[in-house]
Amino acid sequence: MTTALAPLAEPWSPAEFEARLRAVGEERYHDRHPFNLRMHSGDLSPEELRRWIVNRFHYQRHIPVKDALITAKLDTPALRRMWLRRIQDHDGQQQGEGGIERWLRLGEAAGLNRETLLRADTVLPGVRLAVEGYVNFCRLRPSLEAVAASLTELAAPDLMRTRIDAFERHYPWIEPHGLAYFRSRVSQGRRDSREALDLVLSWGRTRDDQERAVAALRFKCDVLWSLLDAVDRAGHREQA
Ligand SMILES: O=C(O)c1cc(C(=O)O)c2c(n1)C(=O)C(=O)c1cc(C(=O)O)[nH]c1-2
Repeated sequence: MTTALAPLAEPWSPAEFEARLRAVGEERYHDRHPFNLRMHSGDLSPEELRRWIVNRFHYQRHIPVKDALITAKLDTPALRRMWLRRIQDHDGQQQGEGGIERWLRLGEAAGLNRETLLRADTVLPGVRLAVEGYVNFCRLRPSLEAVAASLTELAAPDLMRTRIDAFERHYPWIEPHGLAYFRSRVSQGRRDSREALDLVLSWGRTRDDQERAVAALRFKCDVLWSLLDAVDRAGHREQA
């Protein structure tokens, strides 16, 4: 007896593939999370905002680690150069520069000292798991999926602008120079997501590849959502 194999699904056109990737961000990006909505409407207490800064720093400091894991999977000098620039954006060319340093200054502008952020002993368990999930995903999955996971950044520049406005309007106790991190990410995020989108569109040729790329992006949205769930819930626990 012969078993009929299901016919392979046709690949989506590049335009449809791109539309499906963008739709994931529109439906599931963390800008819709209740904690982010409260942040934008000015409802967070200083304590809640500081808790977010400390926990979100844990994500931040692992971004160059996952980018190093991705770089190791890329097989041409041009691709590695492109991805290495992301590590340099975060780690800087020398001490005192780069995105991680700017995030530490955001913490200081909000009244936290940098040792508290660097010690990481108040990072919530759910945040540790979410961040480790993302780093391990990039360690273990092929480059197509690891790069596709970074495409949450398609939506990040708009979120940065909303966040800058919200901080200026509602949280004037945070010194304005602390917002430099978000300002730098508007153009970096736009460039990074454009480059990553071009790679994913050119690598994702079969329907199977395309579906795995979309699933990777959904997973990444879940990582960011879980991180905020943990930060949000820590407040309920304190009130209980
Ligand atoms: O604060 C945010 O809402 C936010 C979100 C994201 C994101 O969408 O993954 C990133 C960043 N910030 C960010 O600052 C950043 O450097 C970054 C790198 C990446 C990535 O997956 O490669 N996402 C993000």
